[in-house]
Amino acid sequence: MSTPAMSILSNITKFVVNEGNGVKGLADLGLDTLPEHYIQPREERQCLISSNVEPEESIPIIDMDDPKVADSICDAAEKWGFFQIVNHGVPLRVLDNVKEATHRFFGLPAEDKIKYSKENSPTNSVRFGTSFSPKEEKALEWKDYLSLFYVSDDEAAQLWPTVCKDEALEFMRRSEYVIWRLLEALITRLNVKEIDETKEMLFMGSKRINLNYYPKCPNPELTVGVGRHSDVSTLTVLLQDDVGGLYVRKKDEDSWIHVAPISGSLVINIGDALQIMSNGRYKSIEHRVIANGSKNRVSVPIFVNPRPNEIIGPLPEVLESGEKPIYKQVLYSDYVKHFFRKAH
Ligand SMILES: COc1cc(/C=C/C(=O)SCCNC(=O)CCNC(=O)[C@H](O)C(C)(C)COP(=O)(O)OP(=O)(O)OC[C@H]2O[C@@H](n3cnc4c(N)ncnc43)[C@H](O)[C@@H]2OP(=O)(O)O)ccc1O
Ligand SMILES: O=C(O)CCC(=O)C(=O)O
Ligand SMILES: [Fe+2]
Repeated sequence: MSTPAMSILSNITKFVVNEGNGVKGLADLGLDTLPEHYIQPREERQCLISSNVEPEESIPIIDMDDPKVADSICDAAEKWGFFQIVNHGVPLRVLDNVKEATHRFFGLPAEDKIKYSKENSPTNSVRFGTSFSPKEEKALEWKDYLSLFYVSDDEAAQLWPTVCKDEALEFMRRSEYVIWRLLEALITRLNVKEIDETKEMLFMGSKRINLNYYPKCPNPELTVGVGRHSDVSTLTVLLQDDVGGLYVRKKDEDSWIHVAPISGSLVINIGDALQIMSNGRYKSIEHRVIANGSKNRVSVPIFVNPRPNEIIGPLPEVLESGEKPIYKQVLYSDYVKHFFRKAH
């Protein structure tokens, strides 16, 4: 006799991707084993092997009220590429609201979420999806997401999903000041004097906010939430909840460090665009998220990016002293398209 769950398992792509149920839909079926489509190659699950994890280590925690904050930010960007900030000025209420809004969006029925899939969305700026690049991946990732590209408040008011737009916009708005402070500190060490209009477009001319949902998983040890990748942003401001599971690669080593959640903090990481513009001084570090066997997890990254039509390359200010460029110039939107068109 065939059950509804058996017929779903016989066509996972239809149920998860095409019908908009996502991995949340699969998790809600109460499966007790992971569908084979999600089984990752052993080497991609390595960070679950304790010999590769450094339990004693943590990425730097930086107090934004500390008088030496600028040096701490630049040192962390050079040595770790990742750090957490506290006393950053984004109110706790704003952080809690956007996490709640994320749960609200993913709690919607599939027929409401599918309206925002690549095929149905009324705009390129709003996209609901699952895994990273399901068409390209040999094994899928245990994550659903809503990706919101910021064009203007008016566009967001009209087109972003009602259940989460105000909270996502408020998080973006209230993070602007800390993003400026971080970038000002980072560029000063690169010999750049100020963020004028041209530099503003180059460093932060576009922003995207993603709402990520990682449902409880029947066999977390066999899959990943997000596979190993580095972000293509200038920098990323990440809000995570208290579940944990984000791991960061230790620079130049094959070991991984857990980013333990700290209530009220934000995780900051340098992205590829800033690694390139700093001629390799600041590091865009690989990271990944494991799946969790007992809890649903949400996270909300704000990707601060160059404007898509910017040409990015090592900054002239960095090369002034005679340093040789180690990266070519590239059109930023080409770089991003390349990133999205292949699996992690
Ligand atoms: C989902 O799991 C993720 C996501 C991430 C994300 C990290 C980041 O977003 S970092 C910041 C990205 N930078 C920008 O958004 C910069 C500004 N945007 C652009 O330059 C453009 O919007 C564009 C992203 C390059 C898209 O340009 P467009 O001309 O519209 O090109 P398309 O042909 O439509 O798209 C190319 C290709 O990418 C896929 N794609 C586009 N947007 C997204 C998205 N938000 N999420 C997922 N995939 C996207 C699109 O479907 C196309 O693929 P095809 O297979 O259809 O060719 C980090 C980690 C994760 O796990
Ligand atoms: O969920 C997380 O903690 C990290 C997500 C991530 O790396 C991304 O969306 O780029
Ligand atoms: Fe990331």
